[in-house]
Amino acid sequence: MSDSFHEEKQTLEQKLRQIHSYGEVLEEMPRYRGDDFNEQVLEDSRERQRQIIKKATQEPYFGRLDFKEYSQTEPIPLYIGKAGVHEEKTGEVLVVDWRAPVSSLFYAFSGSEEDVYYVAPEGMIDGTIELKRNIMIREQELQRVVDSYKQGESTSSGGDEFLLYKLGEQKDNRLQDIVSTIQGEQNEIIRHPQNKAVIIQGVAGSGKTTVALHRLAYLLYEYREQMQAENMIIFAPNAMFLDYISQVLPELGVGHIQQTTFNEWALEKLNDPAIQLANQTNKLQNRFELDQPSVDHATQYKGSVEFQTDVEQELRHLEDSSFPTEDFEAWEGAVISNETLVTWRTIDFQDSPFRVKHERIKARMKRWIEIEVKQLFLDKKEQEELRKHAMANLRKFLARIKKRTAFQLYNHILKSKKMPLQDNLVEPEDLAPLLHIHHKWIGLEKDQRFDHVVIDEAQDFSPYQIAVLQEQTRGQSFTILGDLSQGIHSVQGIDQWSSFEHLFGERKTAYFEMNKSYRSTYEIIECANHILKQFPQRRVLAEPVFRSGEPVSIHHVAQQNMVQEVQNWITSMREKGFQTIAVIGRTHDHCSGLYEDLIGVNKELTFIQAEDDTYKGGTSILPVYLSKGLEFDAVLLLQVDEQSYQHIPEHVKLLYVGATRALHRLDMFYSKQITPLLKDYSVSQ
Ligand SMILES: Nc1ncnc2c1ncn2[C@@H]1O[C@H](COP(=O)(O)OP(=O)(O)OP(=O)(O)O)[C@@H](O)[C@H]1O
Repeated sequence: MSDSFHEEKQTLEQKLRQIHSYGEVLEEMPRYRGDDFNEQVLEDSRERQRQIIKKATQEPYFGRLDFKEYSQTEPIPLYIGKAGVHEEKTGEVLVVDWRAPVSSLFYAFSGSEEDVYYVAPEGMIDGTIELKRNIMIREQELQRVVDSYKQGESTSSGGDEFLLYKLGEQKDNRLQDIVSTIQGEQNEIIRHPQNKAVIIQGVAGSGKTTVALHRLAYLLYEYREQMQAENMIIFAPNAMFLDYISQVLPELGVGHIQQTTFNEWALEKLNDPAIQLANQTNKLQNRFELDQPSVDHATQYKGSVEFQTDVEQELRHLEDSSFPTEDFEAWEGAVISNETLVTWRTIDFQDSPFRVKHERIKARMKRWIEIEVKQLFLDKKEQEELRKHAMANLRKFLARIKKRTAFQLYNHILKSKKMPLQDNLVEPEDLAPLLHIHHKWIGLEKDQRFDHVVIDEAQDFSPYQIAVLQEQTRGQSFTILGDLSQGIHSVQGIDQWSSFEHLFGERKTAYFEMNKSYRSTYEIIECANHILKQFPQRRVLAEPVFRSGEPVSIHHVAQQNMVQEVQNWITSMREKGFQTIAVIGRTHDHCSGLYEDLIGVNKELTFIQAEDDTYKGGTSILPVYLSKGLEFDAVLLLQVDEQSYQHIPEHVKLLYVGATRALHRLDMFYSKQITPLLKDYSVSQ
């Protein structure tokens, strides 16, 4: 047993004893159930501590940092964990929260800096680091101690050894937290201030999704007075992906953040049974059939800022034509001119939505009638008669204002542009304009605004969608992440991030690039980069973390042997002990046929389809376009033939997505001619 292991074992035993006895004190305290608000707040805080202690007694911390402040003579060893624990009575800090300012040093320190500092609430604190140590604890047992930096020793690995060890682990069916190995560049993004739109372009496997989830946990910690989990939302591409990432936030002690898809959220907001979304499953399948995808100009236009401007203009016309164009006559000689009414509407209440304008104009007209009636010095009865008469005229006048739903208005706009909906069904690209019209016409409750919005796979979002979300979010607080090289839904998405930057403005945007890929082995990234180089436009290649694995293999398999060969491959991957195994085909129909052929001998196989909302892990078969965002220990890519993956940008992106799903092992089969995208790549027969 090394000295450091021995030392940490003793520290762990002592800390566990302290945590345990603090936990006992908390458990013994009577629970407060009364009405006193202050007591309730204290009880909530104690309950949170009880939950933290429960977790901390298993794996209290993962790192140690010996930091010597310049104002002190001795370094203080700080133990960093998923949640901070301190003794209430003595105030002794047993574990420092990973989100605390000082913990930033643990992630940012590379081993070469002499002076370091962090910004605490009381100001800048500077000093030196004497030790940075990774500590792995499982169920109260110390498993591993790795010093990534020790002052005066030149063998420091800067954390790589521990990172590689973590990356080499097998994955189950859920994305996991990375608190113990957050890298410097990731730390910077996670801790970026809340009041800007953070846009992250990251290569496949660079940790974008993971970083965004950790950022949410950080924001809730750092801005706990201003942000609430209930007012944060994550937009992800589909329900299965949401299921796949569902473990990370609870593991970081964060709950109650809304998680949804844009379509689901928009339909709920619109809350109009007349608005029905066309079935997307067939559309998706057809779009990714083998033929070259056609450019859909209507979809692109509907997602653009130009369309947003056109809709606004149309809405102004519609509003003008919705109000009566005559004067209002309460009784003979008592008139509000139409000119006045137009001034109220277009100047006094110009920023209000149509429905609010309507209400405010009505209220002002009523007040005007009241004043006019009073000025006539009539007796009470006459006043009452006149008021009644005027109100009846007002009702008639206001009844002429046309009331229309967002959907009716949108249909009107589309017809005027000669692009009506088919069968009165809406497509995903219609939802942003519909919401926009809804906001302009009905309005938005102020308290419904988001404190922070995360958009994953944002390259598939349109500028119009982002603009609609912007209206709903306080202080431009966004985390927008994606990869242009994986933009396989380019009919609706963007091909450069500047499309979003323009919406927020340069000063309100922070742009980051993440080019290191943590997911896959060196060999897999080399192969994925080879595919990406076939892209006609220059794309940023992924930098592999140096984790070597088995070479990528590409085999010719005759069609008649395909089912048997796929089965053999699955068996051999299981024998090697891989937990998550994926056979990735090119189209839905191909995968469906193969699944039918295999399920007889392979009862554990899951066929992943567009409408699925859970990801079970184990062995899966799925079309490549549904694999985006997921990862598997071993991947077999099928049909890497010239027919299936042609030399066009859409197919380059699809094959790149497929190849980058693999963590440890990647194999490919083709049955006729190999795709030109892999032609020059060395092929093992
Ligand atoms: N600092 C890190 N330490 C350990 N593992 C990491 C780190 N960063 C990323 N990973 C791992 O890399 C894998 C990829 O992460 P993630 O899915 O968040 O990447 P991504 O950029 O969203 O990928 P893609 O765009 O391909 O979907 C995950 O298994 C994640 O746990």
